[in-house]
Amino acid sequence: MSSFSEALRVHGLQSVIRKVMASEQVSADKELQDYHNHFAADLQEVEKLSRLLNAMKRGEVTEELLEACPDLAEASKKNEKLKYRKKILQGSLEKQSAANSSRGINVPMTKSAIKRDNEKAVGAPDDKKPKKDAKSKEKTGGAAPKQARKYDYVVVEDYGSSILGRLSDLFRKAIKEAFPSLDVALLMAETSNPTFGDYQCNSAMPIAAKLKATGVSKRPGDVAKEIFAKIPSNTEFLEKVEVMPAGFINIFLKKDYIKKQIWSIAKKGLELPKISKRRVLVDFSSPNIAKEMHVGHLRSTIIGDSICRLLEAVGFDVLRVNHIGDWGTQFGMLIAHLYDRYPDFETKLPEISDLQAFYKESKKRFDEDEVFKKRAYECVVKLQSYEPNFVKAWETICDVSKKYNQYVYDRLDIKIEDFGESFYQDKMLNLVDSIKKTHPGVLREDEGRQIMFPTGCEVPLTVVKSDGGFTYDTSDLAALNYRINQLKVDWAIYVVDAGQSLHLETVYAAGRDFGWYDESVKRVEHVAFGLVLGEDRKKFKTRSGETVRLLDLLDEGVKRAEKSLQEKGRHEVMNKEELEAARDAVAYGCIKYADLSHTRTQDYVFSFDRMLDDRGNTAVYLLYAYARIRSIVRTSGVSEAELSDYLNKTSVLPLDHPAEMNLAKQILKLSDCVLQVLDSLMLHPLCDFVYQLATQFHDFYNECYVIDKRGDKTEIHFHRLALCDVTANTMATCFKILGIREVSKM
Ligand SMILES: NC(=[NH2+])NCCC[C@H](N)C(=O)O
Repeated sequence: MSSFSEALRVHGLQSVIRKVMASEQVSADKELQDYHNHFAADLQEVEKLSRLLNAMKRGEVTEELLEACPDLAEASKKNEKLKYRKKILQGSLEKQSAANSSRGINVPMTKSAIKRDNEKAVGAPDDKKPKKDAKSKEKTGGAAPKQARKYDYVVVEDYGSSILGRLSDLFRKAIKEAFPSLDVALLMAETSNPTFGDYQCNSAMPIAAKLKATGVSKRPGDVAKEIFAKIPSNTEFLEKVEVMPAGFINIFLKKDYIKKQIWSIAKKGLELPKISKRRVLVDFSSPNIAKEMHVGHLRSTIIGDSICRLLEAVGFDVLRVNHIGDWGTQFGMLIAHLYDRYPDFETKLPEISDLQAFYKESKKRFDEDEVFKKRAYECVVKLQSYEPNFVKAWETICDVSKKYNQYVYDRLDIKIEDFGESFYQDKMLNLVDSIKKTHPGVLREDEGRQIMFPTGCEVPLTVVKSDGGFTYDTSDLAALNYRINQLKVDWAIYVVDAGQSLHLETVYAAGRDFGWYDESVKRVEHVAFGLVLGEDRKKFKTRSGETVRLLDLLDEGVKRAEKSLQEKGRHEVMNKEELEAARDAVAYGCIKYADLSHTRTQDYVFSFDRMLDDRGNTAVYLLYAYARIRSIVRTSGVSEAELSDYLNKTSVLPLDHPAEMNLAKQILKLSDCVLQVLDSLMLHPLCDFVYQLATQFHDFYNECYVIDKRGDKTEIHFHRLALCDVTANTMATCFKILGIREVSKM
């Protein structure tokens, strides 16, 4: 790794790298498209882009790159300042690695830094959050090796209506036939300019480059011709395929194919791609007991739930898991405090309305009162040896906390099952024993603690604390083991904030070291997300600087949604129940959609004003559009039976108007989009899809009469009614995946 990126990493600036890499993806796609559209005129621009990409890949900071990326320029400045600090740190690190070199272990951290990082939640009574720990790890130490993404993990059995899926199969086969010895990734893309067709195959350029590397010189245009020659001329969906001199292959779809597909969806319903059934576990939400869920947990809840919905929709066997922080020495002080404040807790569930305050009070006592502190420690010992009274006290605190969380889940339609850290207590004991037996020497003594350095990791996991207790690291190790070896999951997804990336990657590396899973067979991955910021772009807080209570946040959303419906006069046309349903759908839908429509890995600014704007890319805009389409069908006077009668009598929908055809093509892209989201676990392309669909519908409705009233003559265009129906059903499918409640009246 270059010294530049190393310095960035050491000083916790990975997020900048991530941003740069994210924009690299976009630029890379765009580069190809732009090259095609303007390749003669804009060759210089293309060369510049390519230089920028190469510089990014190499981790080199060129003047040009700094100019193009203000974020990077800023980071580079900071980096200069931090270099000095790094030098000092390095001095002490060198001493440390010398001490460990006899075992071949690379330790880039001071012992005190290690201690600071690992004495945490499951063990420590000192209110250290795992999140903080993970962050400080990132700031002070190195990285865990990332495992390679397995893009072919999801085995698609049936593409549903995915055109890209079918085209990809066709072109993959053609390339294999034309160039049997080459192994190249297929590049297929939608075109934005219809003169170049509907889709494009851009594989000829990388193939030509590969051939060149093996000493064969062939122009991309000629490579493209050879691929073209292997494409069958009589497919049911290809109208025309043309080869551009630069090597791009333009693909035009048969209009009849599209008309037939839409008819089939209208008649039989929408079919999403189907995958081979596999078991996947999604670890999401996962708040900590006695501390209220915060907006970070809200993000995890929303994103995790939507990922589950997507996986369920295509046929996975999904386990929705809440890895709640319900274990550890902090329970000592909470139990001791519960005994004092609510002595009758055993017979009556205490009304602790503000659990956060209860936590703070007990923490204050723990810090200031030595007698209380001693009692708290005794409580932990009694709890961990499962003394009934203490288990009851612990359960009481958990119940109060879970009851609160359940309000949030109910309001947001979230289904999730608890497998908290406490679930792993006996498993942690067994795990440590078995590691010692099967991997002797892996756990090493460090100031009384037992730590391990998984392969390639520079920051250790603390497996046993000096007082014999376990940590957040231990419970995550036990959870990973349990998930893979007991629950037999094929895919484990951890929806956790990006700050915990190092912690999770280190745990995964340990799992691979222990031989729990083979990366080519199972996929274990951290689905990271950025922070929630306030409109001032600082950490999201109340005006008085407190953590925002999620229930207050949801209430505020409901209040604002109600106001906006009132302002539109909806109360005059809807009854009370309809109004309430619309209000809740808008409020919760907007909060979810605002989160999901942003690039997951980036920070996002929480703004009620923006998320409730009915003219933008928001849930409220979509919900209005959806209700409008449903009402067109409802008020047409055509019954379901009449419509299905019409569909039975035909086998294509005559979608001859360009606006009809555009809308139809967009509908058919849903399956492609679902496959894309399945691969990246980024939900925003699905939001973009449904938004685009709503705007295409708008264009269609502006240009085409569904019900044509001229004088006293009324003509009903049945195929357009069917198209309305298909559009609304497609939107409803997206809403379902995004967790947005649909309402047919708004
Ligand atoms: N397996 C996991 N570590 N899941 C995420 C747990 C999140 C943790 N309870 C927190 O609030 O930060």
